[in-house]
Amino acid sequence: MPELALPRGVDLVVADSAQEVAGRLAAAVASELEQALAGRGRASLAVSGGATPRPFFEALSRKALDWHRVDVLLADERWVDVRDDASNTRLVRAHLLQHQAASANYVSLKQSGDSPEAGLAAVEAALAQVAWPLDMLVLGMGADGHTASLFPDAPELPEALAPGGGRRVCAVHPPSQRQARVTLTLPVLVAARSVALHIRGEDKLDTLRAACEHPGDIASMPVRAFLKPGLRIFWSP
Ligand SMILES: O=C1O[C@H](COP(=O)(O)O)[C@@H](O)[C@H](O)[C@H]1O
Repeated sequence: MPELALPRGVDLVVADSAQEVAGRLAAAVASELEQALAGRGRASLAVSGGATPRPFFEALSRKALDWHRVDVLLADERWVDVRDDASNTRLVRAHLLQHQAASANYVSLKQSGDSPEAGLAAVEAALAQVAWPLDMLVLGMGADGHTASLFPDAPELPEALAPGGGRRVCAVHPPSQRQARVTLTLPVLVAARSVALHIRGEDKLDTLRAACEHPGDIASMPVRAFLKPGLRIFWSP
């Protein structure tokens, strides 16, 4: 078990392999979605992109659920063509929206427009069909402590973190990143009924340790906003 001083009420699930942790996360997510479907007849799931989630998507896609009643969306997206290798939509379509999950209602954060600002109204409109608040949110985390596309160096970060703005998405242009992005805003993300953080590797544990050290400074490491009771962290080496 890695040495980590996590805040009270935050659970850490550790497995020996990425495959095993993916299976455990998929089981936890399927259970949350099942409960939501039983409770309100629809369910909503926001997932993250990047390199980590692929085996989790594969495992979740085989879970028997009433997927046609599940809204699936991303917590953040790069403003690139959906055929581009960097597209999170491409990743979700290839690895999650298949097998049992092929009938899920995918709501894309990438709409037409040359920039995220140009497409933002269309993204907000698409998001109106999602069953809010999110039933399940699966976040990733970067080495800089970003989660979703809440990047510490994004000039638009204050806007994306602001409580009570009523906006679900925000366009961001972090200088550290090659592509402009759209991200769900912090108020929408923290309102999720259940939140998991899926991370892999020793470097991510170091980032998590740094995040736990000064929990109040969210702008420096936005992942800190989620280090609170109820969070489940899924980690493998
Ligand atoms: O750019 C992104 O990075 C983070 C972490 O990605 P990983 O490749 O280190 O797993 C991800 O959570 C976020 O959704 C994505 O857009």
